[in-house]
Amino acid sequence: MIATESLSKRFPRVTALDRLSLDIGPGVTGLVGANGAGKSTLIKILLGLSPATEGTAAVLGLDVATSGGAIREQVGYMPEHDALPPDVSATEFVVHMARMSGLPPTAARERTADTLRHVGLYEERYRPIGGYSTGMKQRVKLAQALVHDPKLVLLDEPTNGLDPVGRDEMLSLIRRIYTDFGISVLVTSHLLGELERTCDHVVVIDGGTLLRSSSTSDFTQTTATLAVEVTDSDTHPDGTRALREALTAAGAKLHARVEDGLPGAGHILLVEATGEQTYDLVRDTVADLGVGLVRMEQRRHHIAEVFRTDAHTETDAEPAAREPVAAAQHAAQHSVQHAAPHAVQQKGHGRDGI
Ligand SMILES: Nc1ncnc2c1ncn2[C@@H]1O[C@H](COP(=O)(O)OP(=O)(O)OP(=O)(O)O)[C@@H](O)[C@H]1O
Repeated sequence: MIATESLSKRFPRVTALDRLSLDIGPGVTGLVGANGAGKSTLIKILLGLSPATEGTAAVLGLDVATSGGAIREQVGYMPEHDALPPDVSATEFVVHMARMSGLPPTAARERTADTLRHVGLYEERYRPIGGYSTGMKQRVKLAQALVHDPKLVLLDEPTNGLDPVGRDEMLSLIRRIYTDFGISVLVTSHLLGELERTCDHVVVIDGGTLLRSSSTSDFTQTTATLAVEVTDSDTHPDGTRALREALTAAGAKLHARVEDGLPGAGHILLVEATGEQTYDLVRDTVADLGVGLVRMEQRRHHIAEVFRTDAHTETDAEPAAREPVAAAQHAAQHSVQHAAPHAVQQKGHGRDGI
């Protein structure tokens, strides 16, 4: 669907993409990176809207440098920011966008009705967009990306500004774009966890370079980590330490990395989970020690937090200076293997998870 080879984009002061080589197949692919990682820049190049400085890119086998128009005929685009006209209804706007994509009037109206129904805006379709909530505006943006029945859609931060329920609804809508209609999706986010729930494949970029590209199952298999927090007791005045020693003695693998700047920092053990038995081992060990279990949850990380936390630990462990990009890459490769985003499973009780 998408292939780039040594793709670079340099602005006068910033290198937004740095020799990025990617190969993305059909399905739902997540493009994850912190703010400024280069996600929007990549999308604009793929649409033929912005020229690359170096390297090549092809979308659906078409060269972005020479076939921008043909690419945009077959690809839908949902931009990050909205520039929706407030005084027209969703129907008027989406019909207009369908007409701009070349659909005849009747087909444009029919496709608009179908698409607005699909994104859950059918009831509200005649109200002016200016009165819509953020979630409804995001759905209008999604509808206009889908209305011309593209083969691929590029969605730039579609969950931006949504509350947790809105995010979940948007993510399941995105999933259904592929499962119900066979339209492949490239979706960006700075939240690794939400893309892992939705995507078949995840690509991580930072500073315009590729950190990792792998199937979601590979990702989650290697990233299962349990965060465990316990109370102290009279017998074990340092409950965390007692649990660390008992789990290590029982053969569990604990990560040296500590949590910074989060509730319970310094009291959270990160245990590598090899399956359900790890949950049982932690539960039984906590019970044997007679300390209280505050939380036991599968780890979900904000991608930027992953980089920051590991970069910090690395400084302690490896004082040798690194090039910034190499350090970030090392940190991410290391952390991505250890951070565990997937669905949070809370088996403990007490305080909220992080
Ligand atoms: N037109 C431009 N002129 C100069 N610098 C730019 C331009 N567009 C993007 N950049 C810079 O390129 C880098 C990558 O930006 P980009 O918007 O692609 O990141 P992003 O991953 O999409 O992040 P965000 O989610 O914050 O938009 C940033 O440092 C940004 O400031």
